[in-house]
Amino acid sequence: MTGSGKVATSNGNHSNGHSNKPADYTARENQTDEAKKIQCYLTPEEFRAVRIMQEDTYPYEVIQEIADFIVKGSGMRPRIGIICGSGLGSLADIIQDAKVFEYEKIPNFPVSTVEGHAGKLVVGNLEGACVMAMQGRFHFYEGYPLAKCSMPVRVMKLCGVEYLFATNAAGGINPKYMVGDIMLMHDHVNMLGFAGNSPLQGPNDPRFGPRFPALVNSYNKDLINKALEIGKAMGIESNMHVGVYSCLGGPTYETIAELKALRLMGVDAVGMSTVHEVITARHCDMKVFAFSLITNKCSIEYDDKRDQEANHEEVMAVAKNRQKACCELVSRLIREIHAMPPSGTQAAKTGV
Ligand SMILES: O=P(O)(O)O[C@H]1O[C@H](CO)[C@@H](O)[C@H]1O
Ligand code: HPA
Repeated sequence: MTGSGKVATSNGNHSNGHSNKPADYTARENQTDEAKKIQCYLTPEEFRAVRIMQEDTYPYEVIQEIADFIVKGSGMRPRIGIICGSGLGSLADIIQDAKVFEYEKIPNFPVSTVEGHAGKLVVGNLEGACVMAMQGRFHFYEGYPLAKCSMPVRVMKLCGVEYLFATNAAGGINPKYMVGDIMLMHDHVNMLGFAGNSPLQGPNDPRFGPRFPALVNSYNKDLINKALEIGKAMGIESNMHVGVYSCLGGPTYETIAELKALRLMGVDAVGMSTVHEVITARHCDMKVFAFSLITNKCSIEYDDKRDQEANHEEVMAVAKNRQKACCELVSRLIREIHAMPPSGTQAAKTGV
């Protein structure tokens, strides 16, 4: 596309066919050599933007630009990042003094395509802490490479975020889990990783983290314990579990044979997100807290007589029903974190 929205053909003609060069060509003499070679009439800025959209990984500088855009635009430097799962967008609605950025208006940001993911970035205050929340995440099945799905986590990091709160809607495989329960994630099985996919694939930029990051203890134990205490205080401890999440590529829900295999591997809840975000967050040394809202029970028996087919409408409806409890859990935990000194200080070294 040219800046005027017209498509340049391979011989340099515009698709209107009348001229060899677009009328505004003189304004575009400043092209990169690469752009000239393919007779493309994009300005250097447009050319760069198209390249970024096509690339799997975002250069550090581009992520820095996005972070600067958010910090300058909001006038805030968030300490906690929240990713809202399907139907859990209300986690961002409780943020006060909010500055809202639509994904389409953030330079070089992908757009949300899934129902229940509004596509907004909300920066503001929650329980006294400065937070930024993604009302809409990116999934592999939307067609985005994993690095792009979790690129916003790096944006969070460069905005100043220390803690990532990742939430999701998930199917319960553990037979003890009921619809509406909350599972605090203490580990994951990365099925996309088993298949050779990682958000860290490609050249490693050491400004984010090491080439070979360790993932044991990815889920902060102190935060899990605090969340359990909060669950007790809220009177929902019998609906709370600590378990293992697995992410599959989706968008299909799992077959019974797949669910049986996951259960054998020790998986308690299954979804199509979160793991790549956690990997990206741990790579750049963020502290991670994550939970799954169990929106459906996964049948792992062929002769199960219940009508157990998962569907997104049910997922959204359950999330809506349980949003109050999820919001309260997140708010209370953030209040506790806010009461702690920022990491890096002497006192913080002994805490989470
Ligand atoms: O993981 P989140 O984004 O909460 O969404 C979950 O819900 C959708 C399926 O209903 C899938 O996208 C699955 O991953
Ligand atoms: N499987 C995968 N993803 C999901 C499910 C499920 O059963 N429920 C909500 N997200």
